[in-house]
Amino acid sequence: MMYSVYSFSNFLSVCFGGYAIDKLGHVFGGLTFQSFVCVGLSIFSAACANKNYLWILIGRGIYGVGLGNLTVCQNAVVSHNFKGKELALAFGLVISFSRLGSVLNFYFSSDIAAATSISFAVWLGTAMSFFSFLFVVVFTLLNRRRDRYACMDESMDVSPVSEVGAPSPVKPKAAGRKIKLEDVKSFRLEFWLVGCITALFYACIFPFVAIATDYMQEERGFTEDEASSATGVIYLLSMFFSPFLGKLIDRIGKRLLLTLIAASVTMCAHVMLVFTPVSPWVVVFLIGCSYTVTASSIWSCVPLVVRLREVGTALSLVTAIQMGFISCINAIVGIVKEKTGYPQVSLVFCSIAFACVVLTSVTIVVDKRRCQVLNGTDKSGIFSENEEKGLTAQDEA
Ligand SMILES: NCCCC[C@H](N)C(=O)NCC(=O)O
Repeated sequence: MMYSVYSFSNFLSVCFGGYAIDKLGHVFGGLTFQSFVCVGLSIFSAACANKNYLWILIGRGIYGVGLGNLTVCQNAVVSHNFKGKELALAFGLVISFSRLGSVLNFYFSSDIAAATSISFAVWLGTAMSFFSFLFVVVFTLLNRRRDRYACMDESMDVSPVSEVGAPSPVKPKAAGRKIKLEDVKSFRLEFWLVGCITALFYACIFPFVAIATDYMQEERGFTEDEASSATGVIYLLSMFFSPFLGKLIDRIGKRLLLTLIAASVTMCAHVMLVFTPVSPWVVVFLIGCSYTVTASSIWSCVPLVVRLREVGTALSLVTAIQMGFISCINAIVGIVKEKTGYPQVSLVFCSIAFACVVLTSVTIVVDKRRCQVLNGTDKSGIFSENEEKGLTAQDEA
């Protein structure tokens, strides 16, 4: 129930959060959504200490609103600062830090709770969210300083300088318009395909992680510690290797090809786990490698197929599709496990991975025929500099 409240509020709020971030800015997004995280966790921790179930759920709901949008805001900031540069490396670093949190949680939370109390452990998590607030404040100050310098340049009538050092032909006052809600209708086919691939791939990972510990204990004779260590390998690999994969992807492109290979390996790994005597350690290693490869490639596809002014909205739509689909798969996995057993659960994961393989193959063909940016090495994306800024021929004149 607690997870459902979190994922439902997360899903609902990300449908609108990215649009608000594009309209009102990253500083607004960072401060607002980090505040939601801190307030939600504080309510949750106080309610845990007082064993008040209603307020526990309210706290989880507020936390869900904050966390989903905070991730979108982080990725939008990365897109704005790294599009045309080392985008996949930057996404890889963000994923690496996110997974550091998951790994700490996986390996230490229950020990901390056992050594102290559950209440202490949840307050410790809350304290860490206030610590992250400090980083949002630092980000706000850095952003203000950058805006001040940009204003000074503008008042001195200095044209913005492009990456190669040549003055940009675009005058600052004409530099782009904000997103409008109707712009979503003009999102390209490639964007929607990337969104669906993300949902399909992640549906083979997060719901699997949620049940893997139980499976290994109930069906493979692992102790609780062994089972959670084995499951944690998936996130451990991603924590260490996502930045390296990102660096490689920035160099070679091939984002869709890598996703296709990763989805195929994931499909085989799910079959191996339940239908062959292969050790679960091998399976989690394969799934961890696939997850690392896909997470570093697929998120960096999004900014390449939308304009920068709409990237928050685009990322939040992908997150909404992803989280909505994952919630459905979590429910289906729960029912299938209850009614039949783990082999059938594994077939659910295999079917989703197969659908991901098919859709990624289709997207490779679409990309090849239409724009060649998702599998290519061009880092600037589909839109030209003026299209990015939404300038018309009149503006340019
Ligand atoms: N429990 C983690 C939720 C993270 C959701 C987020 N939308 C996401 O998928 N981020 C990328 C990742 O690989 O974690």
